[in-house]
Amino acid sequence: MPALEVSGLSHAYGARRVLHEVSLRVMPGEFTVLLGPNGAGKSTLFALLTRLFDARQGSIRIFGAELRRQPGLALAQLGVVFQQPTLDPDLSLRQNLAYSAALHGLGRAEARARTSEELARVELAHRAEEVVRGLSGGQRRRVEIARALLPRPRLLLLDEPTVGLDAASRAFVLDHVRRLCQEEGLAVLWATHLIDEVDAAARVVVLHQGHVRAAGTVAEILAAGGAGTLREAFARLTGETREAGP
Ligand SMILES: Nc1ncnc2c1ncn2[C@@H]1O[C@H](COP(=O)(O)OP(=O)(O)OP(=O)(O)O)[C@@H](O)[C@H]1O
Repeated sequence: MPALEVSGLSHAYGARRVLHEVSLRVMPGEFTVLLGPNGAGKSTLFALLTRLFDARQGSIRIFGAELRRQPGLALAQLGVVFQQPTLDPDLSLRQNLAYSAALHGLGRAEARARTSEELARVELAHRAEEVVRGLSGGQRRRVEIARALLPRPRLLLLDEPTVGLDAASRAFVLDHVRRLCQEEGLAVLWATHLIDEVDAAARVVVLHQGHVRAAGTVAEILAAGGAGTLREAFARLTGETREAGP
Protein backbone atom coordinates (compact mmCIF):
# COMPACT_ATOMS: atom_id res chain seq x y z
CA MET A 1 0.00 0.00 0.00
CA PRO A 2 1.38 3.47 -0.83
CA ALA A 3 2.36 5.63 2.13
CA LEU A 4 1.08 8.63 0.21
CA GLU A 5 -1.16 8.71 -2.80
CA VAL A 6 -2.19 12.03 -4.30
CA SER A 7 -4.61 11.97 -7.23
CA GLY A 8 -5.80 14.84 -9.39
CA LEU A 9 -5.10 17.45 -6.72
CA SER A 10 -5.72 21.08 -7.68
CA HIS A 11 -5.63 24.27 -5.67
CA ALA A 12 -6.32 27.95 -6.33
CA TYR A 13 -5.76 31.11 -4.33
CA GLY A 14 -8.85 33.04 -5.33
CA ALA A 15 -8.97 32.90 -9.09
CA ARG A 16 -5.31 31.93 -9.38
CA ARG A 17 -4.72 28.20 -9.89
CA VAL A 18 -1.37 27.15 -8.51
CA LEU A 19 -1.69 23.35 -8.53
CA HIS A 20 -3.05 21.56 -11.58
CA GLU A 21 -4.23 17.97 -11.14
CA VAL A 22 -1.16 16.86 -9.28
CA SER A 23 -0.77 13.11 -8.85
CA LEU A 24 2.09 11.37 -7.10
CA ARG A 25 2.82 8.36 -4.97
CA VAL A 26 5.38 7.57 -2.26
CA MET A 27 5.89 3.96 -1.18
CA PRO A 28 7.16 2.84 2.26
CA GLY A 29 10.95 3.04 2.43
CA GLU A 30 11.15 5.46 -0.49
CA PHE A 31 13.00 8.76 -0.40
CA THR A 32 11.12 10.91 -2.89
CA VAL A 33 12.38 14.36 -3.82
CA LEU A 34 9.75 16.90 -4.79
CA LEU A 35 11.94 19.05 -7.02
CA GLY A 36 10.73 22.45 -8.09
CA PRO A 37 11.91 26.05 -8.33
CA ASN A 38 10.51 28.82 -6.13
CA GLY A 39 6.81 29.23 -6.74
CA ALA A 40 6.35 25.71 -8.18
CA GLY A 41 3.70 24.98 -5.57
CA LYS A 42 5.65 22.82 -3.12
CA SER A 43 4.52 24.65 0.03
CA THR A 44 0.94 24.77 -1.20
CA LEU A 45 1.04 21.02 -1.75
CA PHE A 46 2.40 20.55 1.78
CA ALA A 47 -0.37 22.74 3.19
CA LEU A 48 -2.91 20.46 1.52
CA LEU A 49 -1.13 17.28 2.65
CA THR A 50 -1.13 18.47 6.27
CA ARG A 51 -4.72 19.70 6.04
CA LEU A 52 -3.84 23.34 6.70
CA PHE A 53 -5.89 23.87 3.55
CA ASP A 54 -8.84 21.80 2.57
CA ALA A 55 -8.32 19.85 -0.67
CA ARG A 56 -11.48 20.51 -2.64
CA GLN A 57 -10.40 18.92 -5.89
CA GLY A 58 -8.64 15.60 -5.97
CA SER A 59 -7.80 13.18 -3.21
CA ILE A 60 -5.01 12.54 -0.72
CA ARG A 61 -4.57 9.13 0.88
CA ILE A 62 -2.10 8.38 3.64
CA PHE A 63 -1.68 4.63 4.09
CA GLY A 64 -5.07 4.23 2.49
CA ALA A 65 -6.88 6.71 4.75
CA GLU A 66 -8.54 9.51 2.80
CA LEU A 67 -7.50 12.82 4.37
CA ARG A 68 -10.87 14.55 4.05
CA ARG A 69 -12.96 11.63 5.25
CA GLN A 70 -10.61 10.05 7.81
CA PRO A 71 -8.37 12.94 8.91
CA GLY A 72 -7.52 11.48 12.32
CA LEU A 73 -6.40 8.18 10.88
CA ALA A 74 -4.48 9.81 8.02
CA LEU A 75 -2.70 12.45 10.12
CA ALA A 76 -1.74 9.93 12.82
CA GLN A 77 0.71 8.37 10.34
CA LEU A 78 2.24 11.68 9.32
CA GLY A 79 5.24 13.67 10.56
CA VAL A 80 6.07 17.11 9.16
CA VAL A 81 9.02 19.48 9.16
CA PHE A 82 7.78 22.79 7.81
CA GLN A 83 9.90 25.29 5.94
CA GLN A 84 9.70 27.90 8.72
CA PRO A 85 11.31 26.81 11.98
CA THR A 86 8.76 26.28 14.73
CA LEU A 87 10.83 25.59 17.85
CA ASP A 88 10.46 27.90 20.83
CA PRO A 89 13.96 29.37 21.23
CA ASP A 90 13.48 30.05 24.95
CA LEU A 91 12.57 26.49 25.83
CA SER A 92 15.06 23.65 26.15
CA LEU A 93 15.27 20.96 23.49
CA ARG A 94 13.58 18.56 25.89
CA GLN A 95 10.77 21.02 26.68
CA ASN A 96 10.10 21.63 22.99
CA LEU A 97 9.84 17.90 22.38
CA ALA A 98 7.82 17.27 25.56
CA TYR A 99 5.20 19.74 24.40
CA SER A 100 4.91 18.05 21.04
CA ALA A 101 4.81 14.59 22.64
CA ALA A 102 1.96 15.70 24.91
CA LEU A 103 0.01 16.98 21.89
CA HIS A 104 0.39 13.54 20.34
CA GLY A 105 -0.89 11.85 23.48
CA LEU A 106 2.38 10.28 24.64
CA GLY A 107 2.54 9.66 28.39
CA ARG A 108 5.20 11.38 30.46
CA ALA A 109 7.57 8.42 30.78
CA GLU A 110 7.28 7.45 27.13
CA ALA A 111 7.76 11.06 26.04
CA ARG A 112 10.93 11.28 28.09
CA ALA A 113 12.31 8.03 26.71
CA ARG A 114 11.39 8.82 23.10
CA THR A 115 12.87 12.34 23.41
CA SER A 116 16.20 10.96 24.60
CA GLU A 117 16.14 8.32 21.89
CA GLU A 118 15.40 10.70 19.00
CA LEU A 119 17.81 13.39 20.22
CA ALA A 120 20.52 10.73 20.47
CA ARG A 121 19.89 9.72 16.86
CA VAL A 122 20.60 13.30 15.73
CA GLU A 123 23.60 13.48 18.10
CA LEU A 124 22.09 16.13 20.35
CA ALA A 125 21.18 14.14 23.46
CA HIS A 126 23.95 15.85 25.40
CA ARG A 127 22.29 19.24 24.81
CA ALA A 128 18.76 18.20 25.75
CA GLU A 129 18.54 20.56 28.74
CA GLU A 130 19.91 23.62 26.90
CA VAL A 131 17.69 26.28 25.34
CA VAL A 132 17.19 26.15 21.58
CA ARG A 133 18.47 29.72 21.21
CA GLY A 134 22.04 28.48 21.62
CA LEU A 135 21.86 26.03 18.71
CA SER A 136 22.99 26.58 15.13
CA GLY A 137 20.49 26.47 12.26
CA GLY A 138 21.58 22.94 11.37
CA GLN A 139 21.20 21.73 14.95
CA ARG A 140 17.72 23.26 15.13
CA ARG A 141 16.73 21.37 11.99
CA ARG A 142 17.95 18.16 13.58
CA VAL A 143 15.80 18.88 16.64
CA GLU A 144 12.79 19.48 14.40
CA ILE A 145 13.33 16.13 12.70
CA ALA A 146 13.66 14.43 16.09
CA ARG A 147 10.42 16.09 17.18
CA ALA A 148 8.57 15.02 14.03
CA LEU A 149 9.64 11.42 14.63
CA LEU A 150 8.53 11.24 18.30
CA PRO A 151 5.13 9.66 17.60
CA ARG A 152 6.73 7.22 15.13
CA PRO A 153 5.09 8.43 11.91
CA ARG A 154 5.36 6.16 8.87
CA LEU A 155 5.42 9.09 6.42
CA LEU A 156 7.62 12.16 6.87
CA LEU A 157 7.22 15.39 4.88
CA LEU A 158 10.04 17.92 4.84
CA ASP A 159 9.67 21.30 3.13
CA GLU A 160 13.05 22.74 2.05
CA PRO A 161 14.72 21.37 5.19
CA THR A 162 18.25 22.41 4.23
CA VAL A 163 17.62 26.06 3.40
CA GLY A 164 20.24 28.23 5.06
CA LEU A 165 22.37 25.31 6.29
CA ASP A 166 26.08 24.91 5.63
CA ALA A 167 27.37 21.94 3.64
CA ALA A 168 28.16 19.77 6.68
CA SER A 169 24.74 20.34 8.27
CA ARG A 170 22.99 19.62 4.95
CA ALA A 171 24.89 16.38 4.58
CA PHE A 172 24.04 15.33 8.14
CA VAL A 173 20.31 15.99 7.69
CA LEU A 174 20.19 14.29 4.29
CA ASP A 175 22.12 11.21 5.52
CA HIS A 176 19.96 10.90 8.61
CA VAL A 177 16.70 10.98 6.67
CA ARG A 178 17.97 8.65 3.93
CA ARG A 179 19.04 6.18 6.60
CA LEU A 180 15.57 6.28 8.17
CA CYS A 181 14.14 5.24 4.80
CA GLN A 182 16.60 2.42 4.27
CA GLU A 183 16.73 1.05 7.79
CA GLU A 184 13.22 1.67 9.08
CA GLY A 185 11.10 1.76 5.96
CA LEU A 186 10.07 5.37 6.56
CA ALA A 187 8.44 6.99 3.51
CA VAL A 188 9.77 10.49 2.84
CA LEU A 189 8.68 13.37 0.66
CA TRP A 190 11.51 15.90 0.60
CA ALA A 191 10.74 19.21 -1.10
CA THR A 192 13.66 21.18 -2.47
CA HIS A 193 14.80 23.38 -5.31
CA LEU A 194 18.32 21.92 -5.10
CA ILE A 195 19.11 19.34 -7.76
CA ASP A 196 22.17 18.15 -5.87
CA GLU A 197 19.94 16.81 -3.08
CA VAL A 198 18.84 14.07 -5.45
CA ASP A 199 21.02 10.97 -5.16
CA ALA A 200 20.99 7.99 -7.49
CA ALA A 201 18.69 5.97 -5.22
CA ALA A 202 16.02 8.69 -4.93
CA ARG A 203 12.75 8.92 -6.73
CA VAL A 204 11.95 12.35 -8.10
CA VAL A 205 8.77 14.30 -8.80
CA VAL A 206 9.45 17.38 -10.93
CA LEU A 207 6.95 20.11 -10.07
CA HIS A 208 6.85 23.26 -12.14
CA GLN A 209 4.20 25.99 -12.19
CA GLY A 210 1.86 23.65 -10.37
CA HIS A 211 2.21 20.79 -12.87
CA VAL A 212 4.00 17.47 -12.39
CA ARG A 213 6.33 17.47 -15.40
CA ALA A 214 7.88 14.05 -14.71
CA ALA A 215 8.07 11.45 -11.95
CA GLY A 216 10.13 8.33 -11.39
CA THR A 217 13.65 7.12 -10.70
CA VAL A 218 16.57 9.30 -11.72
CA ALA A 219 17.03 7.08 -14.81
CA GLU A 220 13.38 7.56 -15.76
CA ILE A 221 13.62 11.34 -15.34
CA LEU A 222 16.72 11.40 -17.56
CA ALA A 223 14.84 9.39 -20.19
CA ALA A 224 11.77 11.66 -19.93
CA GLY A 225 13.96 14.73 -20.43
CA GLY A 226 16.12 13.06 -23.11
CA ALA A 227 19.14 14.19 -21.12
CA GLY A 228 22.45 13.00 -19.72
CA THR A 229 22.27 14.83 -16.40
CA LEU A 230 19.46 15.65 -14.05
CA ARG A 231 20.18 19.36 -14.38
CA GLU A 232 19.79 19.11 -18.15
CA ALA A 233 16.63 17.00 -17.83
CA PHE A 234 15.17 19.52 -15.39
CA ALA A 235 15.93 22.39 -17.76
CA ARG A 236 14.31 20.57 -20.68
CA LEU A 237 11.23 19.52 -18.71
CA THR A 238 10.60 22.95 -17.22
CA GLY A 239 12.33 25.45 -19.47
CA GLU A 240 14.10 26.67 -16.30
CA THR A 241 17.87 26.91 -16.33
CA ARG A 242 18.75 28.75 -13.15
CA GLU A 243 16.04 28.49 -10.52
CA ALA A 244 16.67 24.92 -9.48
CA GLY A 245 20.43 25.26 -9.23
CA PRO A 246 22.18 25.00 -5.85
N1 LIG B 1 -1.41 32.68 0.40
C1 LIG B 1 -1.23 32.86 -0.91
N2 LIG B 1 -2.01 33.66 -1.62
C2 LIG B 1 -1.87 33.83 -2.96
N3 LIG B 1 -0.91 33.22 -3.68
C3 LIG B 1 -0.08 32.41 -3.03
C4 LIG B 1 -0.18 32.18 -1.61
N4 LIG B 1 0.79 31.31 -1.24
C5 LIG B 1 1.47 31.01 -2.37
N5 LIG B 1 0.95 31.67 -3.44
C6 LIG B 1 1.40 31.56 -4.85
O1 LIG B 1 1.25 30.22 -5.24
C7 LIG B 1 2.34 29.79 -6.04
C8 LIG B 1 2.99 28.59 -5.40
O2 LIG B 1 3.64 29.00 -4.19
P1 LIG B 1 4.30 27.98 -3.17
O3 LIG B 1 4.77 28.77 -1.98
O4 LIG B 1 3.38 26.86 -2.93
O5 LIG B 1 5.53 27.47 -4.02
P2 LIG B 1 6.90 26.83 -3.54
O6 LIG B 1 7.26 25.85 -4.59
O7 LIG B 1 6.75 26.32 -2.16
O8 LIG B 1 7.89 28.02 -3.57
P3 LIG B 1 8.87 28.55 -2.42
O9 LIG B 1 9.98 27.58 -2.37
O10 LIG B 1 9.26 29.90 -2.94
O11 LIG B 1 8.05 28.64 -1.16
C9 LIG B 1 3.28 30.98 -6.17
O12 LIG B 1 3.01 31.61 -7.40
C10 LIG B 1 2.88 31.87 -5.01
O13 LIG B 1 3.08 33.22 -5.34
